[in-house]
Amino acid sequence: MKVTVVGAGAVGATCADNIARKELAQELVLLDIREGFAEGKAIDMMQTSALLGFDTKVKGVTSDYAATAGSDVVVITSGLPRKPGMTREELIGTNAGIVKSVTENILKHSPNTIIVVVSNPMDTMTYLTLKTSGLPKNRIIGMGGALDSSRFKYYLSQELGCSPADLNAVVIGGHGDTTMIPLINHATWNSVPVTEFLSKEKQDEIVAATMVGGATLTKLIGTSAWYAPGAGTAMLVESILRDEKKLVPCCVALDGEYGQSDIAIGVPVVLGKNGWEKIVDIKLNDEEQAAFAKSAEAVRSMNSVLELA
Ligand SMILES: NC(=O)C1=CN([C@@H]2O[C@H](COP(=O)(O)OP(=O)(O)OC[C@H]3O[C@@H](n4cnc5c(N)ncnc54)[C@H](O)[C@@H]3O)[C@@H](O)[C@H]2O)C=CC1
Ligand SMILES: O=C([O-])CC(=O)C(=O)O
Repeated sequence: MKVTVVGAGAVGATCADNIARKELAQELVLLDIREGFAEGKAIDMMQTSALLGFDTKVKGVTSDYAATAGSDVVVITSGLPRKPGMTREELIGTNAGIVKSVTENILKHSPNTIIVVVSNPMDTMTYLTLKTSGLPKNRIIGMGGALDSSRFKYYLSQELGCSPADLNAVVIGGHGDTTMIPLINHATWNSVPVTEFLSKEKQDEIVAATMVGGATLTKLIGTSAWYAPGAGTAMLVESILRDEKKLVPCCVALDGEYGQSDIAIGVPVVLGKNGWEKIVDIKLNDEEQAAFAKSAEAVRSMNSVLELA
């Protein structure tokens, strides 16, 4: 298997590091526009292989798309991250141009690849990739829900004093500070609803903390996070390459599901060798359904800014 990660910055390099350590691919190409940057990161990673004992061959290149030829999966992380005080949506002006040109270049050499979009604003960048690539919709997947759900489990585990691995909890909707929807009423601690252990006030606090999880880290670090985003992206790549059929919330094209069409937004999907293979319907109550419709409206208004001609 061959994977390309575009953008050798914080998220791209962390994702590549996770992919290499887990030996998800034989070949891993790291591509960046900054001269020598991806080459340096790739050599640094390869110099951990004797220490960690993995066989994946990591190669760094500067804008050399020929080296990415025949990739089974391409991860797009190229673009600006936000600074404290910014929203993800404010990145659209710069990142739309980057994501569009990267997609076009990738497809010249890997016309049938599966693309995982990470660059923000991720829902709109996924929609852009869908519209510009011409690939079947199942081959375009935005990463957001996996990360947001992991953050949701982190905040729940802190309050419950339990292992995050014992929790089942998902975040659907847009990957934005005000658009994501942590489904607290569906979250369980080894099949027991978490709402049985938490006051309504605590539940609301956890939901609010999850929604601004990315902004909180951006304020602390000075730029946005990378460990969990990199690990979340590698988890998606793993489920695809190993055909694991994991059920993960991802940003995908909806065609009537959840009452929405002509949009890419976060819903639970089964991930396997064909990309996202199935959308799973969660029975939402009226309040959750209304929140999803509102989230879709916000994502759609962001999408309308794109020049898709
Ligand atoms: N979807 C999600 O859950 C998450 C999304 N992100 C987003 O991922 C993106 C990357 O974040 P970081 O890695 O922290 O930023 P970074 O600044 O560390 O890395 C971005 C890299 O992209 C490269 N780049 C820029 N234009 C390029 C082009 N045309 N071709 C190839 N490479 C190019 C830059 O040289 C840089 O090395 C940001 O847009 C950020 O908002 C970050 C975390 C989570
Ligand atoms: O917060 C950001 O801008 C980066 C991101 O999407 C996240 O960490 O969730």
